[in-house]
Amino acid sequence: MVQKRRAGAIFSPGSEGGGELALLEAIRRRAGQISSSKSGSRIRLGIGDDCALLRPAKDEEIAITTDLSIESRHFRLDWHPPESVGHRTLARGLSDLAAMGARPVAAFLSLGIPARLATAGSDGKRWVDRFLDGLMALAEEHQVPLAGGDLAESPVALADIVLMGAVPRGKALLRSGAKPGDRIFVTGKLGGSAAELAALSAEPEAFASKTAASADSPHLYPQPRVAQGMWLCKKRTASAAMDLSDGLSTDLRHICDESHVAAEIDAAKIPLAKDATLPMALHGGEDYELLFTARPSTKVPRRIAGVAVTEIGRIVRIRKGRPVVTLLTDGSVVALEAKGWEHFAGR
Ligand SMILES: Nc1ncnc2c1ncn2[C@@H]1O[C@H](COP(=O)(O)OP(=O)(O)O)[C@@H](O)[C@H]1O
Ligand SMILES: Cc1ncc(C[n+]2csc(CCOP(=O)(O)OP(=O)(O)O)c2C)c(N)n1
Ligand SMILES: [Mg+2]
Repeated sequence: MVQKRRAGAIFSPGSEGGGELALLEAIRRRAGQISSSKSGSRIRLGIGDDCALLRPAKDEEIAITTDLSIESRHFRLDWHPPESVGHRTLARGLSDLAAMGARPVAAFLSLGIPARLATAGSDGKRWVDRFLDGLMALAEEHQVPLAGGDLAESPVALADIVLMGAVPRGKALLRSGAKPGDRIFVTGKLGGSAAELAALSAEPEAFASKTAASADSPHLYPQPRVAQGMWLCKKRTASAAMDLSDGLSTDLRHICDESHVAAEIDAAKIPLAKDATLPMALHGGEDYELLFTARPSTKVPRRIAGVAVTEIGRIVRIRKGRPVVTLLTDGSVVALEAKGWEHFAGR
């Protein structure tokens, strides 16, 4: 192994012991609290060696996902409380596992931050500790151990999360399973993240005290639908599924493309979150709810693990000259363009 740079060469070691090694030790201590308490852990070796070692069960497949969160793109230091940035970092990965019906097994966090975020501020707290508070609180809730990661000083803050999950062999929920005639459902409500982000950008000070997860904060503290995804998988209810990160208009298009089908959505049936408009629900993104389809004969409950499920439309055959996704609104039929979030699209 290449010799590590001297402690402090990466993070300046302030009075809080902010050097890389001290920070890593702090993370390791906190991570240990979850991994040791997790029963039936698949982790043989977590933080401390060159790799983590995991031992999958014979009858399971491993689901792996990675998501990058970058300052100014996914969060702003002057808008988002650090606890929210930590929570959102992990929530994005957990939401991808939920979309496949996978049970979370382990998380890996690669963190790049400017040195000042690893140094105590005027309130005596370091940004990085508050970030970890938010991330670890959600990790605790889902009993997912932090099994490794990487640390570096960076000109901007960024966090990449890798999530590993387990799903019964051959049973993962895919984007490609939808067929004409299937009904389309969403969990929870849509547009809440975009609505809260709009309020946050208008008055960030009003959100500075939101330092702990709460169900009425869909942007700062989205709740990944892990239990719901696992339920859909276990009961074989969903024919296709994905999570809503970019917005319904863009994400439903992904299901259509992967399944080679088209879709019709009833605007009036879309469950709007508090303060959300229809465009926010269609295109806002970051709701981290599940979008899934089910065969016409499949019974779909109104609630799954405490979260409402709403039927919003149906899968149809692709027809020449017809848009892939159509929106039925006030008796008229319009093409629903994929106007959700797209990187490199000039935002
Ligand atoms: N830089 C990359 N290299 C390889 N695969 C990628 C890269 N970026 C995205 N992908 C893959 O493309 C697919 C779609 O990615 P993305 O839209 O980011 O998914 P999601 O919205 O679920 O996070 C995924 O299978 C993802 O793993
Ligand atoms: C400062 C800031 N501006 C805008 C947004 C809105 N936003 C950023 S990325 C994104 C879409 C989801 O992110 P992406 O990187 O596409 O995640 P993925 O689909 O790959 O999971 C949205 C709605 C935000 N969260 N923060
Ligand atoms: Mg995206």
